[in-house]
Amino acid sequence: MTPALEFHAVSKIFRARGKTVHALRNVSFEVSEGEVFGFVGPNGAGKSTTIKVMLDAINDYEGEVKLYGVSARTASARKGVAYVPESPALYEQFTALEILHMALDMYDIRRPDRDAWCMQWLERFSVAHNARRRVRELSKGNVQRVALAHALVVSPRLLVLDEPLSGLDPVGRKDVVDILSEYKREGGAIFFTSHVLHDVERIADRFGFIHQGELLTTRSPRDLVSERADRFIVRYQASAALDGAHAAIRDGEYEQELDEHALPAFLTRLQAAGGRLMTVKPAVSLETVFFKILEGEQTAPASGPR
Ligand SMILES: Nc1ncnc2c1ncn2[C@@H]1O[C@H](COP(=O)(O)OP(=O)(O)OP(=O)(O)O)[C@@H](O)[C@H]1O
Repeated sequence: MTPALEFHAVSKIFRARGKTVHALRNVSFEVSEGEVFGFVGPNGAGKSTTIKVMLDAINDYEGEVKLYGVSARTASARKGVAYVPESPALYEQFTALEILHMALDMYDIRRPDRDAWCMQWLERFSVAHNARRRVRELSKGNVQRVALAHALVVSPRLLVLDEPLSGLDPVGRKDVVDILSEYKREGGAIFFTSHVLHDVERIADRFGFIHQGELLTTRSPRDLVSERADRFIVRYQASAALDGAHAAIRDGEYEQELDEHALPAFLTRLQAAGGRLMTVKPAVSLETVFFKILEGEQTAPASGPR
């Protein structure tokens, strides 16, 4: 199957005021159809440059980029590709509903149920009550929701999202993650950037870690689980801390980090003491793994698995 997105040895240098910045260094990766690929990296890592290259907003780069097998330098390659920037700039004088209509016009999509279809997307992002309000009257979070609805209303085959969850409250983040999961189940591919690792973790099939323009590694959640599987944080309820030394979260609730091998014996003791297990989580977060990768790269700059 042709990948939704391919980067082959892409390098981009910016030259400004006598300074040279290697924004991308020999970056290669692929995103399959129906795959969610999270591109993670700190500020200035090269995430936005990567998006600009794939959308041909930057075209003076080395290497090759393809969208569904067609060079990204060709306008037709972007057919069926929808993009939502971090701070979407929608036409302020238009209403939310008009913004969605514009998307259908731009993609030349004619539907007899045009109004109902657009309203359905506004409803899915919980902004239908704002359908007839102008963009300039909407809050930042609601503009973000309208922008996401504007991207999905055209049924794209690839969705490119720059920090899709920034600016959204917890309910908004959950809504967006649910909608994106559904879009993925229906076969859509997603490339998104993030430095909010918790949210990334929930929807990505794979993560690419970029730092100083270099794609350090790509990892699947399964790889990350195996990297994180040796230590766990156990939270439980009991009348007293089980080993006397566990950290009390609140009255009758405790937390302890345990080695994988110590877990079964701990659970037996907890049951015997009449305690109740609440959660068992890997002790190392994705964020910690990311920093470990960075550290490893800085001490031994050998290339890791791509
Ligand atoms: N137009 C430009 N001219 C000069 N340098 C640029 C330009 N655009 C980006 N850069 C530099 O390229 C590097 C990568 O920038 P990029 O915006 O891709 O990072 P990012 O990962 O998206 O960062 P952030 O998370 O802060 O948005 C940075 O060092 C940035 O300063």
